[in-house]
Amino acid sequence: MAAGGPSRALLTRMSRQQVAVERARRAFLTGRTRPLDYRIRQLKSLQRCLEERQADIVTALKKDLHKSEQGTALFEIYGVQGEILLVINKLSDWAAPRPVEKNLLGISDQVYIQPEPLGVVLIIGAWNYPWAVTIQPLVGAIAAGNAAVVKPSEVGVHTAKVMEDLLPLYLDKEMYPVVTGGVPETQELLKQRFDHIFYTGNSTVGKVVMEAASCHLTPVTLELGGKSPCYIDSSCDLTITCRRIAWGKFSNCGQTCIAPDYILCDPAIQDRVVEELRKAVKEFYTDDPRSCVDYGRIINQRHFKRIMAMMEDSTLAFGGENDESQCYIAPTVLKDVKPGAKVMQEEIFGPLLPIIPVSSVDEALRFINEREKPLVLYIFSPDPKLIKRMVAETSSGGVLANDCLVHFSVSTLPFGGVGNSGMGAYHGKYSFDQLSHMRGCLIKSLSMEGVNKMRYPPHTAKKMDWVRYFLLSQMTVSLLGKLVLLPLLFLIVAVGLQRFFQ
Ligand SMILES: NC(=O)c1ccc[n+]([C@@H]2O[C@H](COP(=O)([O-])OP(=O)(O)OC[C@H]3O[C@@H](n4cnc5c(N)ncnc54)[C@H](O)[C@@H]3O)[C@@H](O)[C@H]2O)c1
Ligand SMILES: CCCCCCCCCC=O
Repeated sequence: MAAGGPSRALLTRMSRQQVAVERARRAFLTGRTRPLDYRIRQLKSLQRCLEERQADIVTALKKDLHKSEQGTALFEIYGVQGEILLVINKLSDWAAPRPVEKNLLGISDQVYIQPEPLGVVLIIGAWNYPWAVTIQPLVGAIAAGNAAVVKPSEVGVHTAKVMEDLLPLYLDKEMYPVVTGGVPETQELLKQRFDHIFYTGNSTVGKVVMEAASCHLTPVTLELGGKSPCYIDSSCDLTITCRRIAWGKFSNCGQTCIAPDYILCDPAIQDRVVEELRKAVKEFYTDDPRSCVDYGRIINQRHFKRIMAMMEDSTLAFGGENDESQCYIAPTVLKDVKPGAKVMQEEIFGPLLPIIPVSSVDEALRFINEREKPLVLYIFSPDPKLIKRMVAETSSGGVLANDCLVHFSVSTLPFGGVGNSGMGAYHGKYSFDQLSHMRGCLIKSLSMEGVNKMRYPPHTAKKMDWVRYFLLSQMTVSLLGKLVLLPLLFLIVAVGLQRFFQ
């Protein structure tokens, strides 16, 4: 390879994916992402893209998923815009050196963490909320000063095209190329060397991504899915509870990573839960969800067939109407569902809501803990003690009590999974940190050599006593700093040590 990058001849023999990654790396190596001004300019331009081209974004999502203009704004655009505004306000704080506590030995040192860009990040997005799960990570990558190759999901055909067309018009196109395509193209991308891979999608492909990343020892963030349980305590106000659950489940036709996958409740309240869910569905989507502008469609016929097959061995409480030609499945509730039923074997990712009767909180806890760790645990209860107990006795990516989905919009909370639901987290400052290297920096002066002598051979007993005292002392300088005597103490220690080891 010639200095300054590959020759024109070599570039013509490289795949489209290789070229994009190579160009992004060369752009990164120019160092132009280092100044914060550059990052802010890119983010402001991305913000303009979202404002000026909202109609294109809405039209594509209408075609892909039958999303309404308001649904697109509420679930996708406002969230990304909010993240951009947050970064613009906070970037100088986040990117600044972060001083850390020092021990007595480091009293005159500078000790801090300097966040630095990782390099070239690959962002592989999913189709269900394509702007939230592809562009929101991009905001983090830009903020942290990385180059990023953006791979939108090919499953959301129209949105992938809009991203491919629009992003280069607003962003530095060498630094942030969009590479479209399906599985072969993604696999070709995964052969390239990246400094981080940020993948959103299902857990099976998550393993493929992690395996590919291991070839280059590339760190990964995996934003996956799974079956998120929703426990309803019998003492809940069921009207409010079921309205919130119906919103969380049937928004985007159930194709939401954090949708409540199934309900666990006492058999005694099951019929009332069904009735309240039915009322909420009617309130949101009318008697005829098919003609309601706010009710979505299944992304494609493959997923339509997959979801329809899940209903087969369970009892329908209501819903179930469908139309394959339109990829339409009505909001559907299944009752008295057995743990062995088809709908309980994998993440539903569609508008089916099974109810599994459990006779106690203990049984609910056992049910949850016997399965993979979910992306979110939903608990509906007016009892704070019960909520705390369930939080303490389970594990999940996140917990949301008495509501659905909204934790996604709280930028001060890390969003991500654990175990089978993923690794790593993002949103707000967590995105910046996730896509930065936290470089530990210790800057010493060349003076005070007397102090250092205690660690140099010969290791006399006296020196070792001092070393042990300093290394095992838990006293930190920030704690000492609160003492008025700090300067005096510093002087005594420094002079004493200098003398002692001369
Ligand atoms: N945790 C989150 O933030 C989050 C958000 C959205 C979706 N999800 C999860 O994503 C899943 C739905 O998305 P999906 O997986 O159907 O999306 P998808 O089919 O769009 O796949 C995601 C990406 O992986 C790529 N891909 C697919 N198969 C591949 C293969 N064999 N090798 C390499 N790359 C491949 C695709 O090109 C795409 O860009 C659900 O499980 C959902 O819970 C998670
Ligand atoms: C106002 C609530 C916003 C919720 C957005 C949900 C996005 C989920 C992404 C995963 O599928």
